[in-house]
Amino acid sequence: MIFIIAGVSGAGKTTIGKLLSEKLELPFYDADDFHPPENVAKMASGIPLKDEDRESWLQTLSNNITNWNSANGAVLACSALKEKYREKLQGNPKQAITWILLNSEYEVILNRLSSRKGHYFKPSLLQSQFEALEIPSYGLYIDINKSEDQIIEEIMNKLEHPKSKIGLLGLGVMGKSLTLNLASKEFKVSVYNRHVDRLEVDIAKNFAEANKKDYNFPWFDELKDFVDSLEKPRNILLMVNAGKTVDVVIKDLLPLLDIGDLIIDGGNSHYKDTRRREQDLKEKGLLFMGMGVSGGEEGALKGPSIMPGGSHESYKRVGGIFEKIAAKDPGGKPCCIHVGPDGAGHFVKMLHNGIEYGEMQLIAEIYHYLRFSIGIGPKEIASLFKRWNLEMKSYLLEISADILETKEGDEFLIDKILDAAKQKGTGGWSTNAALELGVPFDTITAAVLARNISAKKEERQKAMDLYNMSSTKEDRIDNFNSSELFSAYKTVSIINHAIGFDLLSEASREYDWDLNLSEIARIWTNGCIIRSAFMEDLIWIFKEQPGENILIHPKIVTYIKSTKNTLTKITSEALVSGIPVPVLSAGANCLLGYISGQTSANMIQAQRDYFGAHTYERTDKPRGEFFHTQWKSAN
Ligand SMILES: NC(=O)C1=CN([C@@H]2O[C@H](COP(=O)(O)OP(=O)(O)OC[C@H]3O[C@@H](n4cnc5c(N)ncnc54)[C@H](OP(=O)(O)O)[C@@H]3O)[C@@H](O)[C@H]2O)C=CC1
Ligand SMILES: O=C(CO)[C@H](O)[C@H](O)COP(=O)(O)O
Repeated sequence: MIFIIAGVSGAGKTTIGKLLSEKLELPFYDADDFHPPENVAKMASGIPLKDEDRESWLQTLSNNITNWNSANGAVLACSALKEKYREKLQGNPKQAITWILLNSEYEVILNRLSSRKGHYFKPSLLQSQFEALEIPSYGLYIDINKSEDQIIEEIMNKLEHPKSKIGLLGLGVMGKSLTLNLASKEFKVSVYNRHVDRLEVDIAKNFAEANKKDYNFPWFDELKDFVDSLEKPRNILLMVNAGKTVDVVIKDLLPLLDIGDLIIDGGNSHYKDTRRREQDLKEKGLLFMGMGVSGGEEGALKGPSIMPGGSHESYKRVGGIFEKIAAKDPGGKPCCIHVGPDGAGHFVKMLHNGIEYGEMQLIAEIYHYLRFSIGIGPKEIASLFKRWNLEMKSYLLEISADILETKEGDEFLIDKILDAAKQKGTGGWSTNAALELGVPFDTITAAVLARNISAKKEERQKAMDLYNMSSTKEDRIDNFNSSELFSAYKTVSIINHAIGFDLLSEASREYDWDLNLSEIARIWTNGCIIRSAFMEDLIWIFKEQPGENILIHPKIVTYIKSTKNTLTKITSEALVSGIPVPVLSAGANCLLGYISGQTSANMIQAQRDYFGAHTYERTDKPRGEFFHTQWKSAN
């Protein structure tokens, strides 16, 4: 076994490495002794080394590591600041290496360096080393702000009694899947679930038991033992219900945590709660990260799309873990980025769900129209959706086709499902955010309101009778043109994405989050519920037109110019045949509103000025000049 003591210069690698080698009775080597003379000269004159300079040095070390490993092992002191250097040292085939990162605050190490004598490293290089340092998500992390004896004691203790890299609190649908995903990537995870007499008993124990063939999960239903089982500084991932539960859990954890510990909220929390929680915990010396996770049970297990917000410090600590368990985009990069500070992660997840609401309702409306206005059966609609999906590659369209093919006995299951949709909040919160930020949000709002009206099942039933509405099918199949319906669907789907990303853009400006829309589209190309071929297009659309509404991209303009009349035609046909299509019509209205140089808002302004002297701008005067008319005396 090779023990590599890593860290920036001044962290004490050589001293600690030598002491550890005595303790473990292994030879000690210092990577600095393997530098070619040119590198030593550069460092002595304060010139930072470039990656090309490190190539041969890392190769020499990697060869030696293989040799030392086939002997008894060794302790090596080596900065190994970046993941790519560590990968090189790891060799091929991978050598058994225990990584021990010595680290602390910049000021602590600067003080140590300033008091050093006779060493060729210049303290001025420390800043660049801190910038280069990519904290590994594996191995041991040792804060060196203590005595040498204490450091060695801590290392030995961690080696003899390995603690978990991360603790997962909340073994529900998502928590279980994420734990298995983390374990499959070789992260040691402690698991905790609350104990509630007679109701919630042995959840963690049973989970560990059920998976003991593959993994050894330290399991707990005592919070203190769970917290004690984690490596310090601790990383605790909450996968509990959003809202009050998160505050309750944080309150219970607080007395058990130490300064520098990190709580990650992976649930669908409201971004304003996340901002508040991060601020509160910061005042207590703790880190907090609001992190969106999408992909449902299967995605969480096999690779979700992950949207962490919060500070750079938090992301530096655990970003590597989440990048490892995330889905991969078509180019092989992880569907996980640090999306932005404070509530940005949960805001982006909220918008993901807003777009999800719009897409779901759109597909549901099209199904309903096809079934009850055109008169096509579930199986045939499923085939049509599958054909459309050769182009769309939409996960939601794919599962809708599966749903329509599912039977219970001789009957289609869809016909046995009550048409009263539930919602947990993210769609409505997105609408509230759009209202607060003053941006159009037609399709997503329409989708939320469609769920609201659906929930009034009994009232709707009564009203249907009062209005003599028929629920019988028409058979208009002979005049049905599926490619027209496809154009309407695709056009509204584009509009639905346009308003979602437009709100992200506005929030980024409002909160100073510097969201990268192209990267957000990229991490939504896989793992998440709204993955589709269009998401892949959005990566380059936002690269070509950063911050612009996608509806003004030339390719989108060309496409929608050719489909907008079809959209209005299909929408009106559906309405005339008595089928509610709130998202289709919201899409049509949103589009017409957006592309109209002249709207009805002049009348609104006149009305406001008439009854409330709210003033108006004039078409024959520059913008920003406001006028009032004494309407009654003007007549
Ligand atoms: N399901 C999904 O597809 C997705 C869900 N999410 C979000 O992830 C989070 C978790 O969702 P999911 O796994 O589906 O939910 P579940 O209902 O399956 O699990 C909730 C977990 O929270 C625990 N919990 C509830 N109340 C408390 C409490 N007072 N104290 C401590 N623990 C508590 C539950 O414990 P117990 O078993 O004892 O009740 C359970 O472990 C939510 O915020 C959800 O919105 C995000 C993406 C997708
Ligand atoms: O976050 C999710 C997917 O990414 C949730 O599964 C989904 O949004 C559920 O929300 P609701 O219950 O409001 O439909």
